[in-house]
Amino acid sequence: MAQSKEQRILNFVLQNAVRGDPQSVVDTIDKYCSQKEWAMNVGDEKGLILDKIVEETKPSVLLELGTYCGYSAVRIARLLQPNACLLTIEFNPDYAAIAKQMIEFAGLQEKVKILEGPSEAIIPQLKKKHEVDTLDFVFLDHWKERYKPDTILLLECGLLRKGSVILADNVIVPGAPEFIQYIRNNKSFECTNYLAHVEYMKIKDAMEKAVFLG
Ligand SMILES: CCCNc1ncnc2c1ncn2[C@@H]1O[C@H](/C=C/CNC(=O)c2cc(-c3ccc(F)cc3)cc(O)c2O)[C@@H](O)[C@H]1O
Ligand SMILES: [Mg+2]
Repeated sequence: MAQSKEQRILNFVLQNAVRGDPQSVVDTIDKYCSQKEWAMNVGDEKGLILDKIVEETKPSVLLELGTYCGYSAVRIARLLQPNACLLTIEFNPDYAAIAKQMIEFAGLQEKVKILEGPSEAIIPQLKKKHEVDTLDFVFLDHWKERYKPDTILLLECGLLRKGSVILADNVIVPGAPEFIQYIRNNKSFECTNYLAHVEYMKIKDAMEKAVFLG
């Protein structure tokens, strides 16, 4: 059976990165996807913005929607305090399997838990089944038309508290217009836009940070 692009990315990491070194995993994926095959990782430029916001938030309980190959899960988890935990939701089993290997190779399996399934089914289970109280940080990077409904679902499930940070990728390309319209007109959120470019390309993109005011 022909290999998938995602399998090729994982194999390149297994053969070229340093086991247990998350930075080498991040750099190796960026090298492969900028030189050989483009893939929808948040990438190095937007990744630095993600790093800065994670570091200034100092989160203990984090949620990511859209694991894909695990690039941003490794990128985020490499910055976390010892007892902090990133829950990442992925509904494509092939991608989840690749991300699991990527995260284990980086040595971050103690800090990252991959939850397999659709976000709208898993988010309502976070409190009871996954012992979450509230989320300190949420990274939205799954299907762009799901950013708004899943943000509303997080609110309905009581998963946000005063100061919770939501960071959304791709608010220019591919774009998430309904989410932007909703979040910027909702007085319970304070929004900041971070201009950048689509990963590994010269096309303009941006990330949006929305802090929940309670
Ligand atoms: C049931 C659907 C909603 N719930 C969901 N629950 C769990 N996982 C979900 C998911 N939706 C999608 N996913 C997963 O998230 C990932 C999807 C991400 C979608 N991202 C993009 O389309 C994207 C696309 C681009 C892009 C940019 C420029 C361009 F020319 C072409 C593409 C850049 C990005 O940074 C992107 O993030 C996959 O792994 C998918 O399986
Ligand atoms: Mg993205």
